[in-house]
Amino acid sequence: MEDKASSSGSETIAYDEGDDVYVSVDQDGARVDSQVLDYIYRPSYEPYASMVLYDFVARTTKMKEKNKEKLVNSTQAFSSWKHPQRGTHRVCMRSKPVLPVMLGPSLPSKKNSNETIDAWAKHVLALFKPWRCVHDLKAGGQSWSNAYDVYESAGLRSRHAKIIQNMQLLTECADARFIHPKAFVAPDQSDPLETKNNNDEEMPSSAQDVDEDIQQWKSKFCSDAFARLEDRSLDARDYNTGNGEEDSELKGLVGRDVLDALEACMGDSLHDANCNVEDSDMGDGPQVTHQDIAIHNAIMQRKRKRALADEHDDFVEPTSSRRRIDEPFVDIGTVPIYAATKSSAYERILVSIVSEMNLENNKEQLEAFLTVAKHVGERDPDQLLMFVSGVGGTGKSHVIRSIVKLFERINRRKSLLIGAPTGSAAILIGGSTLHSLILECPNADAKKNVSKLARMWRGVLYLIIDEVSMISAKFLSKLSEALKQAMGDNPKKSSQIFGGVHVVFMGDFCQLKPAIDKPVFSSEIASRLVDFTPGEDEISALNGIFIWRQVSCVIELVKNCRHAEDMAYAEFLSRLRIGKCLSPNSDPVANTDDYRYLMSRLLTNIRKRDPEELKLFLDAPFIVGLKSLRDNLNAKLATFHASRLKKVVHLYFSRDSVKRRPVPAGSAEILWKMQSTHVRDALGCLPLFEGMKVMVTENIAFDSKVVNGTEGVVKKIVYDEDEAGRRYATVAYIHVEGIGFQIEGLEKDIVPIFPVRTSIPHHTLHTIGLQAKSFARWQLPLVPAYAYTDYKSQGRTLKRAIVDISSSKGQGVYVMLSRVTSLSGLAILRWFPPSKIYQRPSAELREELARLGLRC
Ligand SMILES: Nc1ncnc2c1ncn2[C@@H]1O[C@H](COP(=O)(O)OP(=O)(O)OP(=O)(O)O)[C@@H](O)[C@H]1O
Repeated sequence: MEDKASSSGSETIAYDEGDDVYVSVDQDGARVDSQVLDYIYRPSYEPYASMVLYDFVARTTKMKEKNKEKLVNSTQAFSSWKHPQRGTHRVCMRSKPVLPVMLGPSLPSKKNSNETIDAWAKHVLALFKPWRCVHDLKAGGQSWSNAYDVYESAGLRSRHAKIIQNMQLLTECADARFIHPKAFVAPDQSDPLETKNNNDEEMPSSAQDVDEDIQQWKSKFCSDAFARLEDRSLDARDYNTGNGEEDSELKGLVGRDVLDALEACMGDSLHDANCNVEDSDMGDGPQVTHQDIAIHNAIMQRKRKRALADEHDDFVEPTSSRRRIDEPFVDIGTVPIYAATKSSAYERILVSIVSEMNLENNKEQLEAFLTVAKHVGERDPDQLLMFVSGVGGTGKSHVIRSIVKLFERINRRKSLLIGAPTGSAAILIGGSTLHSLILECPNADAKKNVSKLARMWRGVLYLIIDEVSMISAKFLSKLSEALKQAMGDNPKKSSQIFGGVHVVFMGDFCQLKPAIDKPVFSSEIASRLVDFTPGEDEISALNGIFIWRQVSCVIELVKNCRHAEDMAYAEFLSRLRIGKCLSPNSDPVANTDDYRYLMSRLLTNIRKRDPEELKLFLDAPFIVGLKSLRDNLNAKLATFHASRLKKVVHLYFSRDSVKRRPVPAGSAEILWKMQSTHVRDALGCLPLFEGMKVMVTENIAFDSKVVNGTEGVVKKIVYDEDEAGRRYATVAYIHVEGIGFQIEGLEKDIVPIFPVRTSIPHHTLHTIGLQAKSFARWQLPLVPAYAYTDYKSQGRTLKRAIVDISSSKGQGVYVMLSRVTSLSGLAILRWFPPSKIYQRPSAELREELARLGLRC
């Protein structure tokens, strides 16, 4: 390789016209490019003149210039006519830098020998020192390593020094794995599993195999989402200049256009809102393809046929919201509203609650409230098993609050317990998790403290359970059995389901299902009984299904209070919920297209229409269906918000151990990068800064409302540091709005959060040199809270949200979209296939809704 630009041909560094040229063919003909030639003859004006090769490749591109006259005097023209495109092309800055990828052999190591140090210095200087000919890089007779030393102390920029350091690290890691492969996976000598796993047949046979196995393991279970944020010192400028490498994982997930729109939403690139945006109202990312349209049409055709067949079955507006499975419990319609109770004092209480909670204006809410109130007032001994159903926003939580008020006003608050399957759902209604209400612990073998359970339930007559759709049949059975146990000293009660406690279920089966087990209306288990003998779990699930069928009083709330300000959106949501979204095919007269209606809210389309509107979403949470996307968005957003607050993002590492011993260094670094899905949200490297929004991932203190799903803001972090400068948090002080307590010495509403231990099972740890089936992790139970999953969003009312329909599954689409109060509060992260909104609820769900007499 000869330096053509240098008059001296003795030193060879960079360029041979025969190498490194790219041929591209477009409508203007064929073009031969060489990035090195472009660099050597880069414009003589700033910012190009003093640019190093690495940045030139990352930040600039070449464009054809038709106006020849303009080009002659342009500050972006190539500096010499020796460049073949001096008269046709100009150099310009990319709107977003790219990550230069080095082709060919890897950089030599700086450490191995004098020879390699010289080779290393030559490569590094060529990449990170501005040059046009070899003499710019070193003086004649000077060694490359000396030239590098001089440049390092005089002119090397800290950003470049960091990149060089990372490149060196990469080379060393590759070398180390090659030289010491066995050491890397050396089994623990005292490990009883050693003999078995040290078997040569089971161990990879060569360094390369080991390396490949580890790489495969990493690509399967690890992510760089947070690890790459290490000690980011961020001001807005750093953020804006962009770091292509940081977003590569997110870009892979959502695409460049979406990232651009996101950044525009964060306010940093509104100036180029009109560039890079395709002129299409169908938005960014994968555009609607012919295949999508074909699928969509097929779906609509099937729907049309079904609609014709089902015409007579169509939903008829009920005259009363009440459905009866068995005998009516009470017929509110025939009883004057407050005549159900005799006591005038009690009546007055009811009247005041009805008025305070504005229940008169909502017939169904009133009916639900009075059904419970009448049961309480009459001390009715018959067990109340009632279901209040209602789509998101119809006021189920509102009814719960009204019932709680009733128990408070009659001084019977202790006889009512409120529970929900998740911590965040429980907090929203001022309750507890159902698991904690029955002392159910994660360790299945642990013995239940029955006397404590009995104490907890002594005097409890009513239980309200919210978000019933998330409860599994198996758990419902467990709950009933636990309450029977709790009532053990009362033979009559302990023989009844739920120990005779009156239960009011609230929820919407069209929202999220239990994460793992079958829902309470599952028909699948029963149908499989023909082929197999049920195990303990199936029997328990069948029992749960049977118990659910005992619910005899059903009330459906129909008036949507959350979306009252945008009735068109409310109507769209009711269609979406039952899989009856409209398309031009389904109603050619009205020509309504729900898909197009939603597409108008794509981030890229909002940006194109009105870039200013995007700014309204600056602090809106992201709701997504996948944890990998959640983590990548959180990394990006944490970085951005840190830059807004002029803070530094630091990583706080977990302390990991295997069989009570710290995990050895090589393996620890891999474990720290494990994806959140594989470590139960106990992050190996947790990014934090003061002022950061975080979400608690454990139920820490129910009384103080610090539970899984609670959001707060980091106020202070106390930590230890190891010799490598890694931080390990010992406590984080979090501000949780409105929890209303004060610990001595701390400000109001500040809670200290300490690291907790999470046991993480994993069957292939041996691949990364750990002879165990699980490891233990000590880490703060926190994750960034700029983006969260649909499961964490259920039950929330938000003014604005950015949702990702594309990553949602099943009913998740409906849950996400029904969080906001109007269409204008909604932004959609990226394109999604039409099938996401045209899907119908499953057959078993439709059957259950029909059985209960609910809208379907
Ligand atoms: N009768 C009412 N009068 C005034 N506001 C109401 C009434 N009912 C409900 N709301 C308001 O409407 C909004 C939605 O109600 P709520 O959160 O109770 O709905 P939900 O059915 O529990 O929703 P989700 O299923 O999503 O949890 C809340 O802001 C609530 O205060």
